[in-house]
Amino acid sequence: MELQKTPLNDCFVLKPNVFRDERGLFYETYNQKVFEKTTGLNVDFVQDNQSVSSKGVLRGLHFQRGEMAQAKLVRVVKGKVLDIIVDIRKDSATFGKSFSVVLDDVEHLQLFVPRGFAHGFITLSEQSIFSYKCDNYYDKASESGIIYNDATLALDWHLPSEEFIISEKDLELPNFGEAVSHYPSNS
Ligand SMILES: Cc1cn([C@H]2C[C@H](O)[C@@H](COP(=O)(O)OP(=O)(O)O[C@H]3O[C@H](C)C(=O)[C@H](O)[C@H]3O)O2)c(=O)[nH]c1=O
Repeated sequence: MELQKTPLNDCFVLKPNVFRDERGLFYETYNQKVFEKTTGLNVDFVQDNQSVSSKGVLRGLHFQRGEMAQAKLVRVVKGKVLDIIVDIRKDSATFGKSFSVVLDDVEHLQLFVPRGFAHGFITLSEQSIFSYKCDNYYDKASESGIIYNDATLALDWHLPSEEFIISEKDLELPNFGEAVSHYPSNS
């Protein structure tokens, strides 16, 4: 497994060893010993999630506040997505900065998103199957997020906005300033 640093502190892309042969391919989607050796981190993932989305579905940007903040290790099982994260740790040198990466079922890249980041993705292929590990449990009461078209962040989602499919819940998310004003700086 190869680690690729990103411009955001503590966040990185992982490129797994993919074994291809005439049958298809095999790779270890997660190996705790390899993850710890490659990243130097000891993360206790406790919950695996999976979502299926059609083209244009934009999920996010989401995070859980305070003690229920989640680190995530995200990947695409099928299809192609543009994954975007925003550093909302007020004491971080990259506070307010965003990073985007294409995750797909060809390169099989994974993205490690530490606690203290807002996360979202848009599906670029006809369908995506998105799978990710979390180091904290889902807690509805702690859920928050940032509206996808926040003017401060000015995120590029790579598709025309007319193609976006966004939940009512996500259309009501606060802007960046409001979202981080309620976010403790120590997460
Ligand atoms: C996240 C989650 C949701 N749910 C239930 C709650 C809803 O009834 C239903 C759909 O939830 P939601 O619309 O929040 O799903 P997403 O929009 O994919 O949310 C996720 O999208 C972005 C990209 C993330 O990074 C987060 O992990 C997560 O917020 O699943 C659960 O039961 N457990 C969970 O962990």
